Amino acid sequence: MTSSPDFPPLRTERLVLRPLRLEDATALHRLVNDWEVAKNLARVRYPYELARAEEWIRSTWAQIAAGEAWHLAITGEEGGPEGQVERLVGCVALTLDTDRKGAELGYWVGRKFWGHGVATEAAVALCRWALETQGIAAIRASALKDNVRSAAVLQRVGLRPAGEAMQTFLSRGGPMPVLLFRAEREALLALAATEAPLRTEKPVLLVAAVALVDPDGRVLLARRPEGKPLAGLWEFPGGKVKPGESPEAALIRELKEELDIDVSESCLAPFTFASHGYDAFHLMMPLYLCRKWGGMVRPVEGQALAWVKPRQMGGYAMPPADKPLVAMLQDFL
Ligand SMILES: Nc1nc2c([nH]c(=O)n2[C@H]2C[C@H](O)[C@@H](COP(=O)(O)OP(=O)(O)OP(=O)(O)O)O2)c(=O)[nH]1
Repeated sequence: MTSSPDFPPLRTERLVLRPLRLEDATALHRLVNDWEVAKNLARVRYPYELARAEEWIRSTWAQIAAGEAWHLAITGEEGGPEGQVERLVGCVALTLDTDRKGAELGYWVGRKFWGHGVATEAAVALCRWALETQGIAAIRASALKDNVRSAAVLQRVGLRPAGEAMQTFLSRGGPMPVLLFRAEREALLALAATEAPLRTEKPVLLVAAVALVDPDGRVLLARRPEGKPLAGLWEFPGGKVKPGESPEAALIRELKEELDIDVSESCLAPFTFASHGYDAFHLMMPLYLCRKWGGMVRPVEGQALAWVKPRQMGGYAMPPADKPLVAMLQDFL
């Protein structure tokens, strides 16, 4: 195969699991050519040469196409100067037994991403996908006897101790004692039923925005700066709601950061909301009305600002999600 196979990415709360790409080779090599990672892997040589990464990535495509094994990149998004950037975090894999009745689970996570539950989140998603689509009867895995962290991950995934064995570790150059883990299909499905369903559709992005209305009935629009998605379009001030934050608190924070004004929660009146499917996410954006704030509006981030009568908003190019909001403001104000 010459290109990455067609496999719809699996999405979890924080991660996207997708087939590896040749462009992943450098990041993959950097993460796995680390003794602390490689020493726990049975099928990885150490040192691990960069040339092996590309060769291996191609082999994973053939296996996915044949429906024999799914080695997927675990990726996450990280904020950077150019907006959200995809980062390779590790890999997760399920390999079918030759009789296709069972499958073996494997994974590794780059050292700097340890301690955040990434392996568990990725392994749960892949196992659940395989149970739903491949009709397998059981999943098993092994972990080096002294790899306490991995044993804990396997237990969280729902696998249970199933004895001990010796297994050849390429990274160690010989056989090593391992703990075996296993779970039947029914046990894993029962566990899955008690948890949130696996999401394969787009993630929902919660953004809070406000129509600041001045005494003349004009509404403040801000121009999205260069370098951000939808750059150059005029929008209602606001921004993403962070985990654990209420939309009102997010808005109060964003208005201070972007416009240097102080707004109290009691002055934010819920008005309407936008619900719009962009390519990469589904935007859910409550829009508040606010007529009272402290301080003078100032473009802290150098963004262009405009006070606009709702009737004149048609002259300002806005994100597609905002169109119905403009119509409602025109009716209301
Ligand atoms: N603030 C705001 N965002 C909007 C509007 N319409 C619309 O589609 N959006 C979208 C654009 C972005 O994808 C998302 C807002 O994200 P953002 O990148 O501005 O959020 P933020 O201020 O937290 O920015 P950052 O820290 O990630 O750079 O919502 C709108 O009227 N106001």
